[in-house]
Amino acid sequence: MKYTQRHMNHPKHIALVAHDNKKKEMLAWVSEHAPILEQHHLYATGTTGALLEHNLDLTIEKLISGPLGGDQQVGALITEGSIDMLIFFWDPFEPLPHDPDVKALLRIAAVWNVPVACNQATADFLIQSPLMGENYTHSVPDYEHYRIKRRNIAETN
Ligand SMILES: O=C(CO)COP(=O)(O)O
Repeated sequence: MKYTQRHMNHPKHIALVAHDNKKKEMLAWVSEHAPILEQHHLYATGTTGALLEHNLDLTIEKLISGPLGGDQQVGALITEGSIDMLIFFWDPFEPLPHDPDVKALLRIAAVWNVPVACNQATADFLIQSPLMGENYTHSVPDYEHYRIKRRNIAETN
């Protein structure tokens, strides 16, 4: 079976996010991998999504722009189990007004064991992984012990 056909049979929900200084890099990366990415359901924060749709023949579910809450929207989708992979080219050189949101997104992706690529090399590894073309979903931690602890705290107060 052709590589792209395998992707078609196992579509994943992929979130694409890039800071302004990284948008060119994201556009180049998405363009290079468009034949694969178009087999999947793509989400993006507002400006990243608009840029990709404008330049490439891709359908993207656009969320709010990052500084207006887009990172938090991606985070919310992660907590409800709607995102299989996050490609987040964040800018390591510029402080941003919504840095707390950026940190929160990276944290919640770690909490829910979502595969995350923060640079192009890692994104290459993820997109070329044989797991992309399989019926693979990342395992979700149980956290029951954590819920019990929280319940106990709530009950003793
Ligand atoms: O700021 C972002 C992520 O933190 C990205 O948002 P935009 O895609 O709207 O530029």
